[in-house]
Amino acid sequence: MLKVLVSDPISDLGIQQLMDADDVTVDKNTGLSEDELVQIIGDYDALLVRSQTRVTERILAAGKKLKVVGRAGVGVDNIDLKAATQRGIIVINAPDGNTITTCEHTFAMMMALARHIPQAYAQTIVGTWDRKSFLGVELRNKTLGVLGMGRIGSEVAKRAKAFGMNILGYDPFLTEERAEKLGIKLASVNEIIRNADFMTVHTPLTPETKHMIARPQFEAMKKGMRIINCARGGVIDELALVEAINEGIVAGAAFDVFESEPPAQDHPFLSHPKIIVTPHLGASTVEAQENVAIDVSEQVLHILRDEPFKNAVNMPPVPSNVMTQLQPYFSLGEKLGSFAAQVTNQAVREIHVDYAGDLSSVDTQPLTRYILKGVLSRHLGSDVNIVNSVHLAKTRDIHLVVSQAPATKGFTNLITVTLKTQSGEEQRVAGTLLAGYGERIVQLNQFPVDVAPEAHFLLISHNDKPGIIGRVGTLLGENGVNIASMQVGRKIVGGEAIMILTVDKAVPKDVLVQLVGLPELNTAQEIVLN
Ligand SMILES: NC(=O)c1ccc[n+]([C@@H]2O[C@H](COP(=O)([O-])OP(=O)(O)OC[C@H]3O[C@@H](n4cnc5c(N)ncnc54)[C@H](O)[C@@H]3O)[C@@H](O)[C@H]2O)c1
Ligand SMILES: O=C(O)[C@H](O)COP(=O)(O)O
Repeated sequence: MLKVLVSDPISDLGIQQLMDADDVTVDKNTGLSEDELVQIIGDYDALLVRSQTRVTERILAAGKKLKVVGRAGVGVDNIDLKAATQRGIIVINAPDGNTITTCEHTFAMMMALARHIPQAYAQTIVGTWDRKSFLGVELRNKTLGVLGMGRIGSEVAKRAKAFGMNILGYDPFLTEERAEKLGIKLASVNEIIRNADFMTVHTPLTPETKHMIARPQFEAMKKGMRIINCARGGVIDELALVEAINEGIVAGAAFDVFESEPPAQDHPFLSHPKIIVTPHLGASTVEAQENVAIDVSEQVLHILRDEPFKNAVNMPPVPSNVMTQLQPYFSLGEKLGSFAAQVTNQAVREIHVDYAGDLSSVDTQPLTRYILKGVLSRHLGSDVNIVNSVHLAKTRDIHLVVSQAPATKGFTNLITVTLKTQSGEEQRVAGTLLAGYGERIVQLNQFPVDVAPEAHFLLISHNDKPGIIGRVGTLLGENGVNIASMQVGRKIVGGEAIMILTVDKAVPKDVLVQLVGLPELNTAQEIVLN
């Protein structure tokens, strides 16, 4: 039975599909400390979190069975991604489910800021009827600067237009064309700082965005700006912001997120009359919480069941049409990698993967990960998976060379895996997917062959002499090893030749020794493809 731990409050309706699955049990245990999680995580195959649980290296190291960490939301800054990747743990998020909700919270904050709603409310409920102190401003005809024009930033820009605002947007990936489509003006950070009346940030927190608005930006800022942060604490330097408000540069700020959450009780934002705050509520609506929980549960279930999945954060994104195209090749790729690794006798230094035919015009990165997994699993065992295979190859100084070419030597698709060792040994295996016939290995070094990659192979090198096939068959038969298929390959009559046999079960070691003792037979090796 697969076990899932939910360690933050996640919508019950959203995780219903996990709870309904026959092969899964779900434990909800929220508010645990790091030590407590380290104690129990070893039992679980999947961990589901929001932003409260800090998924540290210690927790990931203790998660010996952990296959996936699912984040029911966008930001994964509470998860040690590097440690997860090294351990081959997939991290997925739910990037789309809370976009509108967070965009709407941004507007709630912007309007509350423009009209002093929280401050006015606080006065009114204690009996102070103060209509003078809370003179607000309209949004209409004001300039809104949006830093980060991704999902949420773009939705904010769309709605700001309905309020009659002029929008300046900055994002390293924002093109003139897209800006035009959104009806906004592409601007630099400096232009936004100098011209906006309201500024809202919608970037992740990265080394580049940390304190992207700090003292120097406040010094250059248009006087009277109002600032909203519903993205991540730390994008705006909190202390520099308080200074800028006190100096009259900034008219007010609305923050949903803090550099450290929850903020200390004496955090200057909490007592400042011009700063309004919410406790990281951006994604907290019934709809968003259901959406993200449904999305993440669905993908976690796929991962646990070894099915194709999306939204991995520690693997490059692959469009679904590309994934559909590549998926049939994953098993073949892994088998070719494993086959090549098993026939290579020394440490691999270079892995060359050549894609041809149908595979020459697709982004084959995910497939390459399967091939690497096949190669590396020979020595690293089950610790290798498609998440960490590229990383593991790099850490072992294995050089990966991938090429794509339309020519196919007669096959509609062809994958050739060549392993090179430091001493110059080179092993090559090529395979194809034949329509209606499935996977085939079609070349082994210089020998053309045609075998289906089954679980147990016997690879024999011999001299092309009469009688050898019979002797091998007899010896295997006498030892109870049933031959399912046999292929013989040779370059020239009477020369060096190979025999590939698929057999129904593992070949005992002593039978391999007896085989090598046969006349004209040079080597005999078992290849196991799981
Ligand atoms: N307050 C909340 O509860 C809440 C809810 C959802 C999302 N978020 C946060 O909001 C942020 C945005 O979420 P999203 O779903 O729109 O993400 P997104 O990935 O769609 O958009 C982020 C954008 O930031 C841009 N960016 C990166 N570096 C930048 C830089 N230096 N300058 C300008 N732009 C830069 C990226 O190119 C991207 O387009 C994330 O940090 C997310 O964690 C907060
Ligand atoms: O990144 C996110 O999705 C938001 O910050 C929401 O975080 P939460 O799931 O803890 O509300």
